[in-house]
Amino acid sequence: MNHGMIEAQELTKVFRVRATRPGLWGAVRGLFTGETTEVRALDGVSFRVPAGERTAYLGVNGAGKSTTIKILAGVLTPGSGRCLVAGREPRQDRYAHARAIGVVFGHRTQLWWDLPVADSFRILARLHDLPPAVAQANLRLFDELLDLGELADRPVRTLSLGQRMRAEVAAALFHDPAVLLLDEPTIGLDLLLKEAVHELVNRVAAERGTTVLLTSHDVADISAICEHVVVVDAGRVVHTGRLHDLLRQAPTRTVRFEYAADADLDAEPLARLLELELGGPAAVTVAGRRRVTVQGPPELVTPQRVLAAASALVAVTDLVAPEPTLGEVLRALYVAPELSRGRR
Ligand SMILES: Nc1ncnc2c1ncn2[C@@H]1O[C@H](COP(=O)(O)OP(=O)(O)OP(=O)(O)O)[C@@H](O)[C@H]1O
Repeated sequence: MNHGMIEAQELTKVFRVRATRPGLWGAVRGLFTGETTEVRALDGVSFRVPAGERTAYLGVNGAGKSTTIKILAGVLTPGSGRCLVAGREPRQDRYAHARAIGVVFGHRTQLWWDLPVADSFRILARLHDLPPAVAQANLRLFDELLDLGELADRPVRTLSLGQRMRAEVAAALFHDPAVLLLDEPTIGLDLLLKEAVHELVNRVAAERGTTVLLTSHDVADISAICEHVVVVDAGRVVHTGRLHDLLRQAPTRTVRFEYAADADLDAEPLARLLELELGGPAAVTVAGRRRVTVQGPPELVTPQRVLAAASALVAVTDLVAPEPTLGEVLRALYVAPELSRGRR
């Protein structure tokens, strides 16, 4: 069998949490009764990331993303199912696994809290047995892209979130891992630093063929780094495919146009007439004085159909059909994940 660099097969994970009844009083009572209930975080997650591929692992809050990443990182054991990362079960040979992967958990530090940043890197170099030339080349790269040098003497606990994240990303890449697991790696970073992280990850991945699995709520991270997506919902994979194809499958399209000032129709009647003319579930809104937005299913809302329908009512002066954004597509997918079921 041709294994992927990351391979998840029917992973499940159930957490036991304190049972609560509705409302604050119910939650407080739950503290004393000791009753517990189950949360099924993963309900049979299967997917594969081939070597060298950069995949976004997406889903709404609570979908099961971090739980999966923790299992792949060897921090958590699955209830059932199996996973292989770089050909190994994460918890079998923990030392070899630690050499093979780099991990960033945006919400948790992997560094030594009380030590200066430079000391963390010295320890990591020893732990991973890094040849000095490789360590120095990597530190130069991190300094160039993330200005890491200016943080070298600062204890990790004194860093701002953004400063710490720069050090975290660098630490994850320091030992040239074959697999990079990124869980919210740009949390707290400003726009410029986000772009620097994107550049670093892309450069390292392109030069070294690193396999990347990224979880992020930031669409800029996803579109800057990943070519593939896996979407989870309620602990199950509901979509896998190329990011490019996902954008083409947008369930709604938008066409915008403007019309000449001398129109006989007011905005509201125009909007309703246009909806009638287009038929089906197209929604028309008029912003400002003469800027019209038409949204609806891609087969209904094409530039040609909107132009024909609008020209029968007003003199169209400008018309654009913007490509759907990743944010729009993901919003639709998260709201109705069953839309994409069966496309696996
Ligand atoms: N240690 C835990 N104990 C109890 N429940 C947990 C634990 N970790 C996760 N869960 C629950 O498992 C489900 C999946 O959580 P997970 O953190 O994997 O989601 P996520 O997709 O990463 O969400 P987010 O986008 O908010 O980070 C949630 O319902 C969460 O509350």
